[in-house]
Amino acid sequence: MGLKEYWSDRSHSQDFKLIRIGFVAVRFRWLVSLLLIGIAGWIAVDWWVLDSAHFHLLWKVRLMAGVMLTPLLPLSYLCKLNRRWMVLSLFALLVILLLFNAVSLWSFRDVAAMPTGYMAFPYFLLALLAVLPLPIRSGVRVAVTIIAAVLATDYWLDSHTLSNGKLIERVWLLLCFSLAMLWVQTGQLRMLLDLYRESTRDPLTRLMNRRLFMEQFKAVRHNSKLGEMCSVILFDLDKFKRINDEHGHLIGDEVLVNVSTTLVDIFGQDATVARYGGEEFVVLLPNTELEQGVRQAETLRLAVESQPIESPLDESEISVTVSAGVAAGDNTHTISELLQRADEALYQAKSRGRNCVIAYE
Ligand SMILES: Nc1nc2c(ncn2[C@@H]2O[C@H](COP(=O)(O)OP(=O)(O)OP(=O)(O)O)[C@@H](O)[C@H]2O)c(=O)[nH]1
Repeated sequence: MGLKEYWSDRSHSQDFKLIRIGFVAVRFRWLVSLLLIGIAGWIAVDWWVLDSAHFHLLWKVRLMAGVMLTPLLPLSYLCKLNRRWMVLSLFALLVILLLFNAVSLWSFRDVAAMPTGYMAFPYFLLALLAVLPLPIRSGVRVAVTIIAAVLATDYWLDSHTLSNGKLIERVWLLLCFSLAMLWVQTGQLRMLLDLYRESTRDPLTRLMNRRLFMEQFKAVRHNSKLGEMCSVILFDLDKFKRINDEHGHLIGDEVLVNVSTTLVDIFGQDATVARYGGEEFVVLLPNTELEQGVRQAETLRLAVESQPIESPLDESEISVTVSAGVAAGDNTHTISELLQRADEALYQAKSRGRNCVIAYE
């Protein structure tokens, strides 16, 4: 995946997208709450440092900003459901804060030295937005919006005569803060991706774990057309306890890793293949009829059988075999129903002597 997963969310799985949006929504809510407190609390500072004319104008501007920001709090609960709501809320936040910035700077147009707090507001905004784990592309869009709005405000307030020196200084500082924001945002995204992988991947085989498998199964079900069949295959290693007992758990682990590699080789990198339990694996085949599912299971069974593991102790070959149960169904069957059927077929495969594939009919 590499840089692609940091650049945009297109390469992220649906499950991760939802988790990230949920995380962004919580941080967004905190951000809006802090801004509301900060914008209101600053009235006390203004009362202390500003003259009465500026104070009377600015507390009303602050009140307006507060009133406009408040609906973003309930909106943040909708954000976690949908990416569009998230983008809309972020855009609304930027518009309100950049308007607040423009109006407050405009109120000081007749003053020689602008108060530092107001001058620093765009940089403060860039620093605050660093708490959101946004992909680089979204972060760049946020930074460009802020830089463009700040420069437009400067141009407007300087009677369209923004001097080169002032412009370069402003752009330089905004770029530095934007880069810092992007750096922190990417770090947050990376941390989230790492945590997600740790919580959804099996540490031994690196296949997806049961939790993620169930999520993927739900998503496949959700996206499948009416009447479209999907197949589920449950694989279980035969007499695996004996391999552990005779050759040790480390060899047992090696066998599990080998079988998982064969699974990925046969079903492909993007297939929904998971470690379902100790020595049990599961494969979901969307848009696949039962016969085709059985053929694929048979391919895996033969591949595992033909690849014995070499024992490091006496270089003897440890033969490994799997049994499989296959079930197929359309949207009228629940996920647990399909898994239950595959499990029953697997049970039959075990009772019929193992190293075979049985379909649930
Ligand atoms: N090495 C190793 N063994 C594991 C792991 N997870 C589960 N096991 C072992 O897998 C074995 C499963 O044994 P059983 O459920 O009796 O099944 P089996 O011996 O494969 O027999 P059948 O399934 O009936 O063919 C147990 O001995 C577990 O300790 C693991 O991560 N590594």
